[in-house]
This record gives sequence, structure tokens and C-alpha cells, in this order.
Amino acid sequence: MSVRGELLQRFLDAASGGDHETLSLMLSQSRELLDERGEQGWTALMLTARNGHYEAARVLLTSGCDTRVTNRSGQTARDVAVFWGHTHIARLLTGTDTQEPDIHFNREILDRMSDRRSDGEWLASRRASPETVFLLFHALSPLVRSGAEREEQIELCKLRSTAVQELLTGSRTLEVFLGVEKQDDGQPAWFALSTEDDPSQLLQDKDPGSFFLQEAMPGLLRLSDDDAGVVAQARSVLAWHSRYRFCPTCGSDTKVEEAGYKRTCLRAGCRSLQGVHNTCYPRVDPVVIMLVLHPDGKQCMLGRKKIFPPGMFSCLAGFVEPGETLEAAVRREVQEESGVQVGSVQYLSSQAWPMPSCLMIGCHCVAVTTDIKVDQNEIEEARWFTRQQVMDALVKDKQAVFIMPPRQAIAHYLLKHWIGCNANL
Ligand SMILES: NC(=O)C1=CN([C@@H]2O[C@H](COP(=O)(O)OP(=O)(O)OC[C@H]3O[C@@H](n4cnc5c(N)ncnc54)[C@H](O)[C@@H]3O)[C@@H](O)[C@H]2O)C=CC1
Ligand SMILES: [Mg+2]
Ligand SMILES: [Mg+2]
Ligand SMILES: [Mg+2]
Ligand SMILES: [Zn+2]
Repeated sequence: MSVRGELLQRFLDAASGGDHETLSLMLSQSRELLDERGEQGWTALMLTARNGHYEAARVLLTSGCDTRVTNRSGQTARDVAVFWGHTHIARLLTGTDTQEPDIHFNREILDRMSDRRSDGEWLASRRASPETVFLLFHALSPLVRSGAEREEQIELCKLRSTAVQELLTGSRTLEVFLGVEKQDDGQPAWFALSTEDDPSQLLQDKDPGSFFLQEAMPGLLRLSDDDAGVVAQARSVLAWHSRYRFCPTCGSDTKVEEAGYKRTCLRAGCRSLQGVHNTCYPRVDPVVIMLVLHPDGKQCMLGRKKIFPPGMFSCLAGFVEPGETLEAAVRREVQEESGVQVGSVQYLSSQAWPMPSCLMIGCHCVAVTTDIKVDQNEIEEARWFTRQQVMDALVKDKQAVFIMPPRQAIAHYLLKHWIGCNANL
């Protein structure tokens, strides 16, 4: 074995054994060991996660190791920690105290403070504060600029009150209070402003280099996880305003209340003014999205819509209908789209999907029949894929027979979770 190979082996052994002092010492001399894989394709972090060595994992993390690296089975160190039941390490690797996966659009950096929505005085003081952040939207698209860190990334333009003065007083602006920052002691408030005015005029001096994002998909997938979470909230509420301008009960004009979270009918005597009416509040459409597992436990079914990029297969999905449980919606949609009958259904995790305002409810379910007959109106093709084929797609192997949905979609997480559950460790 080369000297370098031996050094790496000593480093990986220290990780396996939880020897955090040796890890620290070795890193101070050769930092490049940090994310290196051994012969089995595992990094030091994965080994600490496998064996539940908290302190050793912390040393690697504080040294800046990359938590996104995957082994040959497409698992990150966090997946390994979850599989072996080391939840304290899984939590450390997620960087949060919650156990939910950190999926795109789901991160909440703001405390929504719904109790302040009807406090006009407090809102006015926040609006005037120099710390306050304003996000600009036009036709549901946020004002963004190219990201500082990576070229493909974009970031939201966070404007200050001086930059949006004329918009704040203009009658063609809609304002939504989003919340206050959780992490910052000063708790700066954030507002979304939607303007109907021509963006080219507005952009001239606001923020050089900024532009309104052209297409929500895939544009919004290029935001950082922090920005995406804020956009999920802002865009869904603004989309509701743009579609529910008039009272859904009687068609009269409405006025905006509760800092953008309510629209109240202006016609005295309208039925929507009595009791609680859900038409007055922002709407959310529940959608079930499911990975259908073969009765043999070794394959899963994925489908293709015509609009997907060539080669991409993803989980089946469909809107929950009125008067239906999630389990019934999963069984019905799978049956409609693929002809396959489903038995047990297990809920895993959800994702906000602001196009315009869906809540994706992610499930695994087990098929009791296997013959596929697709609904050609919705699905072009559906197939059973083996675990190896999913792993190849996950690590973008040359032999991969299909392309995974993007990592920002909950479909990606549902597939990854299945691989994690069946780890060949
Ligand atoms: N984040 C993710 O990984 C994914 C997100 N999605 C989202 O889930 C949504 C639903 O999935 P689909 O397979 O299209 O649903 P689907 O299988 O129920 O079929 C869509 C059709 O259902 C009808 N429909 C019933 N209720 C509706 C409602 N409340 N709003 C709009 N149309 C309704 C319409 O005719 C529509 O064309 C998609 O529009 C997409 O935005 C879909 C797949 C992956
Ligand atoms: Mg569908
Ligand atoms: Mg359907
Ligand atoms: Mg449907
Ligand atoms: Zn009305």
C-alpha cells in the first residue's frame, strides 16, 4: 500500500473507532483526508455515522467536511446514521433539531407571527424600520440575481425600505407580511410586495444585475434552501390573491386584511361574512405522491409524463379529492394512472410546492398486483425498476437506465429513502 493509502486507512480507522483526537491531529496535518473515500467507497464521516461516534462526527463537521458525499449505494452519512438508528448523529448531520428531511421549499427561516397580522401599529413600525427586508414579485416571479457562490444558483434580492418607498405608498402594490427572522436577535421583519407595474421601469435603479425570474419551473429550484422556503410561502399567498380577486360566494369586490392573509367581501349581507368561511383565507391543494413498491420488495414503479425531460422517470402523484382520505387517494391515483392495485400505505414526509399552492404528501405504498396498464392521457410510460437501477440513477452511473427527478423534488427523497431502507451495508 502507498504511503498515502496507509495514511488514509489510518484516518478511516480512527473514524470507525471514534478516535476523535487522532482525527483532529491528522486533519491539522493533511486536511485533504477529510472527504476522501476508502476502498469501500466510504468517507470518514460515514464510518462515524455507521458506528454512532458523535464526537468524531462533530470533529469532521466542524472541519468543514461535505455532508452531501454519497457512497456506492447513493447514501449520505446521514442516511447511514438513520439506517443504523443513530438519531443523535442524524440530527447533528441535518443541522436542525427536527427529524424531518430538509427538502427544497420546506425550510422555515421566518417565524410567521400570525398574531401580529392584525396589529396595524406594529406592522407600520416594521415597514419603516431600516432593517426590514422587502422581496419584490411581478406576475408571481421573485426579483433575483445570480448567486455569489455557484453559477447555477440564484438568490432573492433583499431590498430595504428606502428602495421600495414609492411601491409601499402605491395603490397597485399588494403587501404580504411573511414573518420575522428566527436566527437574528434583532428579528428583522420580511414582507413580500407584488407590483403590477412594468418591471423594466422598476429595475432601473433598485438593484443592478437583478431580474424577475422568467419561469417558476425550473427557475425556483435554483434558489438556496433558505430562499426557497420564503418563496414557497410568499408565492403561494400571492398566487391565491391573483386568482381570488373577487368574492367566491357572491362575486363582489373584496378588501385585503390581516397583512395579506385574508380577503373579505365588501357587500354587506354576503353569506361569506357570517361564521368562518374558508374562501376568505389562502387555499392549499393537497396532492399525494407515492413510491409504489413491488410485492417482492425489490422493485419500485415509476412513471413518465410526456412533459418530463427525456429519460426521466418519477413517482406517481395526484390531487386528493373532496371527501377522500390520503390512503384512498393513493390507491385511486395509482389505480387510475397505472392499473396497479395498492394495499398498505405509509406516510413519510411532505413538501410545500408553490406552483401555485400544493402540499405534496409523500408516501410509500405496497402493490398487491403487478400488471401495468397506463392511463395514456396522463402517463406516457410506467415501469418497475430494481433497487440496483435506482442506485445507478441516484449516483448518475454510466449504466443508469433512467434519470432521477431533481433532488429538490420530494419524489427524489422518496426514492432515496427507499434505498436507505434497503441499504446493502
Ligand atoms: N414535488 C414533486 O416531486 C412533484 C410535484 N407534482 C405536483 O403535483 C401536482 C398534481 O399532480 P398530477 O399528477 O398533475 O395530478 P392528477 O394525477 O390528479 O392529474 C391532474 C389533473 O387533475 C385535475 N385536477 C383535479 N383536482 C385539481 C386541482 N385541485 N387543481 C388542478 N387540477 C386538478 C386536472 O384535470 C389536472 O389536469 C402537479 O400539478 C405538480 O405540480 C407532481 C409530481 C411530482
Ligand atoms: Mg398524476
Ligand atoms: Mg391522476
Ligand atoms: Mg387526479
Ligand atoms: Zn361576497
